Formats: sequence, structure tokens, C-alpha cells
Amino acid sequence: MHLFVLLPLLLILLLQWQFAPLASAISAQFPHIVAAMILLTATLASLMRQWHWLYSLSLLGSHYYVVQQALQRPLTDPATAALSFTLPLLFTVLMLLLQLQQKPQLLTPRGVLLLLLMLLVPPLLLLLPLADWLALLPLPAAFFQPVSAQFLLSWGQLWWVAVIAACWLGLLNFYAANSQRWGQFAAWLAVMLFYLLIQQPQMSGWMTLAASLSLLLSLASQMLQLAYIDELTQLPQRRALLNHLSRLGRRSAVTMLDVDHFKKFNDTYGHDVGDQVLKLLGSLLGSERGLSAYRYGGEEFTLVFRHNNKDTLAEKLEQVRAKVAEYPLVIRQQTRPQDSKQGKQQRGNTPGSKTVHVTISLGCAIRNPGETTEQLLKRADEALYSAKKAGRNRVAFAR
Ligand SMILES: Nc1nc2c(ncn2[C@@H]2O[C@H](COP(=O)(O)OP(=O)(O)OP(=O)(O)O)[C@@H](O)[C@H]2O)c(=O)[nH]1
Repeated sequence: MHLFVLLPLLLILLLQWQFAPLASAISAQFPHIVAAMILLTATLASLMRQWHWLYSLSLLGSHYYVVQQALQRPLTDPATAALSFTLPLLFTVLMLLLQLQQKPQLLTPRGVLLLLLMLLVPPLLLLLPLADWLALLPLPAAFFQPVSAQFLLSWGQLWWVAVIAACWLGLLNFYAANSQRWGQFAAWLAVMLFYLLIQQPQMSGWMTLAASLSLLLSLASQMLQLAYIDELTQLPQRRALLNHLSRLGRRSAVTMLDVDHFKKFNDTYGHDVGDQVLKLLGSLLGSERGLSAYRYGGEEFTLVFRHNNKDTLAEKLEQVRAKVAEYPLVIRQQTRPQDSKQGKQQRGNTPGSKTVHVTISLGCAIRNPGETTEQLLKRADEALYSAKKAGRNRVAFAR
């Protein structure tokens, strides 16, 4: 869950209700502050070569521009009312498009097209006779009724916003979405909240500010993820391990573990299948309780324990070793037929998959008084070496 991306929204609402003088001092600088925040986030994203963030930031910017240009009039004006009905719908469609599709590289024809779409489509609405078109729609009058005198969002809008928010949240959770997707959801929610609170002064500025801050937070979280999390195994990597080791307590232990005969495994089944093994190992180790697992590099992993009880350690490590050794790895047939006709003929005739097992060796070192983490890691590595020498698929403790 990346619900922290909603923090700017909550803080801004709190600021408005509890610290009104500060809020009005900030809002006096709108729209400059809002534009600066969008530009700052876009600059950071570009510096980090995360170009695909520019799509949602452009959409946010162009939406804000249209709101500034055409939604500052009373909603009793039919053209303004029609725009306030259509613009959130268009914003939602474009945000969902960004959310659902694989984002292309920016400097490709598809990338440039997508960027132009995000920048130009919202302002295009200003040129269309929206009020005339809406009058032709066979929708019941209740659909356009405002929810209340305070909340001018119509019942129809409230319905679709609620349904989309619920489905979107469900999908984000179901697919364990990354922080960028959560950031886009938070940005969308902030913009929708603007339409709900459209009567309040400066709401478009506040909510666009909240949306861009959510995108900034999710960008920062993605960068941290890239710096600390290994993409293949989804375990924290060596940099995170060194960080952990730098604040390791006196009562602690470190285990180095390594897949046995992994070179041979790669040679036999291919590097891709080898990657699948590391991925699986990552998820097995990551779900173990009472330890912190890291990918040290290659096919080596490190487990850090916050205690130095040798019996408990031996029991736990033996459990891990056995779990990996007993886990059945299903390897799918690698050589696919070139054409589909041949494939149809082959289907069912060839053995489609095969089950294999891998084993790991583990070397554990319990921290000695006054020992540095480098010495501790070195002893764990030596213990691993002795486990390998003693025949592999076993746990060895350092002396
Ligand atoms: N598939 C895959 N293989 C990797 C990765 N990182 C390292 N390897 C392979 O891991 C193998 C490590 O081989 P060795 O260090 O010789 O060790 P081993 O074959 O496991 O033998 P022992 O450790 O002595 O049991 C090499 O073939 C590397 O190419 C990776 O990310 N993916």
C-alpha cells in the first residue's frame, strides 16, 4: 500500500481548516506556486530520466490552465456549467489512459503524441459548444442536480467518481501497483475533490498543488525503490544491507547463502530459468519472519538476525534450507515451435514441463564483541565456503 501519497491532500485540507492565515498567505501566490511545483516535479523527473512522469504532469498543468481560463465564472452560466461537467470526465479518461497503458518512451513518435494529447486535449474543450451537446444528451434531469447548495458536483458526477475511485483502488491493491500508479490515483482524487469543493475560494490551486505534491512524493518513493530494491528478487539490495549493518546491534548474526551449482543450472536450463529461481528465492526469503533478507549480488543472499541465540538460528536456517530444497520448481518447455500449425500438432505430445529442485548452502556468523560488520560478513562468507566444501545443501557456523 502506498497510501502515503494521499498525505499532501490531507495536509492541505488541515492547513486550510486549522491554519487559515498561513493558507491565505500561500494561496495569494497562486497560480505561480502551483506552476512552480509542477515545473519542479517535471525537472526532477527529467533529471532522474523518469521521462514518463511528464505525461501526468502535463495533463495536470493543462487541466489547471483550463480551470484558470474558463472555470472562474459562476456555474449558473451554461457554458461554465457544461465545462465543469465535461472537464473532470475528460481528465479522468486521460488519467486512466496513462494508468492502464504501457507508457512509451518520450522521444518516440508514440511518446510525443501522448505528450501532445495530454497538453492539448483539455484546452481543446474550450473551443467546443459543450452546452449545446450536453442539452442533446438523453440523461435524466436528476443527473445534473447539484448534490447540495455547498457541493455543486452533480449527483451523476458523484456516482461515476465514486465508482471509478472504488474500482481504481481495488485494481491498485489487487495488482500491488507501483508508486507511480498510486501517485496518479492520488493526483486524480485531488482534482476530483476540487470539483466537489469548487465553491471554496482557490480550490483549484490547492488541489492542483496537492496533486503535484502527490506525484512528487511518488517519484521520490520510486527513486528510493530503484536505489534500494533489487528489481529481480524484489529484496533490498547490497546498499540497503550496508545501511542496515551500519546500525547493527551487539546481539546479532549474519548469514550468507548461495545457490548450489548455479552455473550448471544456468547452463542446463538457461539464464531466464535461473532468473526465475532467484526470483522465487527472493520471495521465499522475503516472507520469512524473524530475519531481514537482502540480495547481496549474483546468486548470493544475506540474512540479518537481531539476536545471537545459536540454537534458534540453527533451527531457523535449517528450516530455510529445507524449504528451498523441497520447493518444486516447474520448468516450462523452452523450445517453442516456430509456427502455430506446428504448435497445434505438438501440443499434448511433448512433455510441457518438468519439476526440478535447487539447494542452497548457508554460512552463519554470530557477532563477536567489538567486531566490525566487515569482519562479521567475512566470517559468514568463510562459513559459507566451509558449507560448500562439506558437500553443499547445509548450514555451517563460523568459529
Ligand atoms: N540467471 C542468473 N544467473 C546469475 C545471476 N547472477 C549470477 N548468476 C550466475 O550464477 C553463477 C555463479 O556461479 P559460481 O560462482 O561458479 O557458483 P556455482 O556454480 O553456484 O557453484 P557453487 O557456488 O560452488 O555451488 C554464474 O554462472 C553466474 O552467471 C543472475 O542474476 N541471474
